[in-house]
Amino acid sequence: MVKVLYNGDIQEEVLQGKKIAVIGYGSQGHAHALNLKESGFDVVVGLREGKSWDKAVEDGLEVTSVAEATAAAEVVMVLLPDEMQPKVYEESIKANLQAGNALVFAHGFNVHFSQIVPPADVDVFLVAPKGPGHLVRRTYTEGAGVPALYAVYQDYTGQARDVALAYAKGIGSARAGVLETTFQEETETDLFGEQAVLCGGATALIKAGFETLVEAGYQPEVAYFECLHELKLIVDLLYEGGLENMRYSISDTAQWGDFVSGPRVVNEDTKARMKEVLKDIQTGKFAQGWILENQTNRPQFNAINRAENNHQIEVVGRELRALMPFIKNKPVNAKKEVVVNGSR
Ligand SMILES: NC(=O)C1=CN([C@@H]2O[C@H](COP(=O)(O)OP(=O)(O)OC[C@H]3O[C@@H](n4cnc5c(N)ncnc54)[C@H](OP(=O)(O)O)[C@@H]3O)[C@@H](O)[C@H]2O)C=CC1
Ligand SMILES: CC[C@](O)(C(C)=O)C(=O)O
Ligand SMILES: [Mg+2]
Ligand SMILES: [Mg+2]
Repeated sequence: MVKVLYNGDIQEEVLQGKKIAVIGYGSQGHAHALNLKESGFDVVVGLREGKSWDKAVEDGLEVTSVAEATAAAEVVMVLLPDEMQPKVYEESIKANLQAGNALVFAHGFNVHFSQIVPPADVDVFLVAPKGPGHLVRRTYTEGAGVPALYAVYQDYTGQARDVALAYAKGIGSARAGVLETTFQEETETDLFGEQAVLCGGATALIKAGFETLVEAGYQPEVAYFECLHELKLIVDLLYEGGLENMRYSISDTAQWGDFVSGPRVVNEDTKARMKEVLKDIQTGKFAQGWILENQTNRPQFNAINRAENNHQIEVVGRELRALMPFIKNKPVNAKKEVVVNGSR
């Protein structure tokens, strides 16, 4: 088995005394900045003026422009949206990197697909948490963590691997496990996972189940609880103990239905489609489409996003969640709506 590293395997001294610039204060940015600061590291956040800037100041962090934060730091973690990174890198980061600095990413997209070409005299590595940023933060405050992958693309100083591991420990990931990969493997598996299973696969499965029930005349509220709400409770059991643990908790009737009907829905045909998705990622076709979509102000992204937000499962879900005060119901989607000339 591959070596998975935990807190006791990692020395953090190599990162102590180095200034870490966290560029961006969104999902991953706020989690990395706050976790690193609370782990005892010296953090500055690099931003443009606006909502995130105000939030980071409110959270007690040192905040400055992207250019100034980069110039002040030895380790520069780029946590801007992938599609924004090349422009901000060219305008504000590149000229402010010094020899021996570390240029760091949480996803290999821009380096792997050559949208950012780092200079030869810096370390380049990634530390990619295998979970949403808000959970990177929440689990850290609970004394736990989200596992992470690390990969070294360029080791100018000879210390890149040690600094990457110390960084992963600083954000809490070594509480859960840190393992080595390459930029190619991280990029391709991450894109595949989010498209075919975690996000695209899961939402398509949920909507198809919901629509099947509603079109057959069942109440939308019943369909919502069955196909979306309960999925979280089932996934919690999978997370805690795998398929066996989930199947231990469900009825034998459900387990038999799982065995005989699951493969009728997700089968060899589905796997063939998954292989097509993976091929488009590996050949760069997906990346090319996403880059073009952003260069043209996201016409398809915005149209699909609007339609998705008005899907009946979302309408009924909003109503039902409002009646469950223990569920945090935040209007988060507005941030995805508009892109004009590459900024949103
Ligand atoms: N989301 C996740 O959980 C995961 C993300 N990743 C990777 O982490 C990286 C960051 O993703 P994510 O956290 O989702 O990003 P977000 O979309 O949450 O990042 C938004 C942040 O970037 C800032 N920003 C956007 N444009 C600019 C700009 N031109 N200049 C300065 N700041 C800007 C925003 O500030 P403002 O308020 O001013 O707009 C905001 O603080 C990506 O590489 C992603 O693939 C990896 C693992 C999981
Ligand atoms: C699953 C989506 C993700 O890859 C993540 C949270 O890990 C992302 O890019 O946001
Ligand atoms: Mg991911
Ligand atoms: Mg991803």
